Amino acid sequence: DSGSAKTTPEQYDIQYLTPVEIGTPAQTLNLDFDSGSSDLWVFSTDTPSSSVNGQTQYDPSSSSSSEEVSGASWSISYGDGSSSSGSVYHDVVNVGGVSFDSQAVESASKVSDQFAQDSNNDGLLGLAFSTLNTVTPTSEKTFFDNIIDNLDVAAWTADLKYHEAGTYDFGVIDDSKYTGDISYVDVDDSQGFWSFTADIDGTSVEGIADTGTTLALFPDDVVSAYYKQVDGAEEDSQQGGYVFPCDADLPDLTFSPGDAKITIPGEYINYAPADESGSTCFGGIQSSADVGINIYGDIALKAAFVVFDQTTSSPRLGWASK
Ligand SMILES: O=C([C@@H]1CCCNC1)N1CCCCC1
Repeated sequence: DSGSAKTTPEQYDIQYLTPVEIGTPAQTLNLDFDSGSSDLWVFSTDTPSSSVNGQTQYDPSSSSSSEEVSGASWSISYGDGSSSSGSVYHDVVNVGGVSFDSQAVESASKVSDQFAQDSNNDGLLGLAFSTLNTVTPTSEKTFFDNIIDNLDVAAWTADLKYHEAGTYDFGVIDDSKYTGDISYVDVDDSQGFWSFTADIDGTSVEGIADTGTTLALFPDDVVSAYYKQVDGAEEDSQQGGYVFPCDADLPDLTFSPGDAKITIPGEYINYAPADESGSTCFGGIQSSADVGINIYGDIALKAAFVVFDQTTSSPRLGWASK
């Protein structure tokens, strides 16, 4: 098997949403593919109406292939303070043509306000390691772990783009999507994340590849050295991080996982206006000091073609320019 799904960015590339077919007949929900967590959860007919604000709801009672998992529940809290919880069904899930007939579909009976207000996001599809799955008393596998044995190549790839649609592929490495060679680096999956090390301007930065995090969060020494090059840049705790004049000329930032050299164009680092005036802008690279972990989020990932590889006994990440 192999398949490909188009993923579309919301404004400012804050998140990328990918259509996923669930159930029989298919119900299409737009999910946030998240390599930083391991639950597939959805807005559903179990979600209180007061928390539903435009989202598409999975209706297990309308799916002839849904089976409720007796006694199972889930509850997840994300590093940004958001959370959700609920019950569990098994149902058919199809992503870009790759299908698994009894995927755990976690139905939300509670969502935090950040999710309630995010009307285009119908849920998350976790792609970190299944050790992080929150279903109890019996944990469930991620979609990737469920389909991996059926894939032509035991890998999935992320080709996120700046202000335009990209693709998530499963079971195929599409050589038309990158230039040069793919450089593979080892992954430490001991904490359940796709954790790897890259060099950034002479500093070795261990962090996680997280498609579900908008920005790139790096050690303060790296970040302050970067913004020292930008006239008028300052760290403003009121605004939540480094800001600068929107007309600033931002330098590129290169990170090197193994032999790869991935250059994030300065344009990507001029993330978005910090206020309504539009004169002060918020940086796409921010300090990880308050998070406790470095995160190669979308600002970094969209500069590369990334292979989340389990073709060998130990997981790897492949990096290529494009
Ligand atoms: O909750 C998260 C992120 C939030 C955004 C979406 N991806 C998962 N974590 C990643 C960093 C370590 C703590 C857990």
